[in-house]
Amino acid sequence: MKPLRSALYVPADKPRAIEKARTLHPDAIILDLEDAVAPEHKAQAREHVRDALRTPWHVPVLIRVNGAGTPWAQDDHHLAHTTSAAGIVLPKVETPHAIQTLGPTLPIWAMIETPHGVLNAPSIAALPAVTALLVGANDLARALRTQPHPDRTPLLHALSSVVLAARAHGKTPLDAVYNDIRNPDGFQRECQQGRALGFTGKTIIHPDQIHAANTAFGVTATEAQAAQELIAAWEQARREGKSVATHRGALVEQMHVDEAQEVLALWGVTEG
Ligand SMILES: CC(C)(COP(=O)(O)OP(=O)(O)OC[C@H]1O[C@@H](n2cnc3c(N)ncnc32)[C@H](O)[C@@H]1OP(=O)(O)O)[C@@H](O)C(=O)NCCC(=O)NCCSC(=O)C[C@H](O)C(=O)O
Ligand SMILES: [Mg+2]
Repeated sequence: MKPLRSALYVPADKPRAIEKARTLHPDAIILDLEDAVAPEHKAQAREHVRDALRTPWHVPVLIRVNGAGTPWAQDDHHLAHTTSAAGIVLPKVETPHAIQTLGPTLPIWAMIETPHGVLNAPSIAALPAVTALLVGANDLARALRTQPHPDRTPLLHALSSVVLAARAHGKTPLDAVYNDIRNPDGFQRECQQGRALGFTGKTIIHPDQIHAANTAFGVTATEAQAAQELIAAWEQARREGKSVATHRGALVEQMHVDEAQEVLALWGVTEG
């Protein structure tokens, strides 16, 4: 079990940022060739990615390629398939066909950031090559003509649709980036909301967001202890021949035990 609490976008045209990323501890890194890189820097950025992937990394490194129909897409895909990239982050995926035509041989993290993408999220998530769905809230908000809102109310339907599609097919749902990099309180609130909505983790854009995302989507010592106690209460009830248990005044059934075991597994790989 590998946690995916945080996935850091690193602009591929910034060698200093790539170098810095080696010293950081998100759960995954996305070297971005798309929106973070101006057209005149695309070719140079590809060379930086190739150089960066010549030596091993401590976390999976994926490449966000430019979208189909752009002049850069073909070279980006060639790059991804001739380096040690762990996968491809595919922007603005609108249909399963957009992925099937690639004949993917690397894991695909599909970005859902258009109205069609949201509507087709279940069939996109169903593809075997797709291992994660990522929300692109900037593009989505623009396409939907929603207004910014501190609680993301206008985007809630789309956010939950992505979680629903990913979870239905056993894929990882990753929440959108938070643009206001100098607002740690707002970032923490949005992480907590993302976790409450069912996301596994968050895509992030700055080193300062890593710890908060790992904390918000990780397991606290208190949560781990509560999980252990719940399992102990269940085991005691089962020894007594009961089908269900109560713990701290609440009903405990098998699904709560399964959930507690997941919490302990995540605790084990992140803190153990
Ligand atoms: C947002 C930034 C442009 C801010 O950069 P900067 O002003 O340089 O920040 P700092 O001075 O605070 O940086 C401090 C040090 O940290 C390094 N740094 C900064 N960001 C990153 C990063 N993402 N990865 C690795 N290292 C980073 C700086 O180099 C400084 O290092 P040092 O020299 O040692 O002090 C910048 O953070 C940035 O470019 N972020 C990523 C932007 C990006 O990738 N955008 C595209 C992905 S998000 C997206 O597209 C959304 C989606 O598609 C949607 O639709 O929503
Ligand atoms: Mg986008």
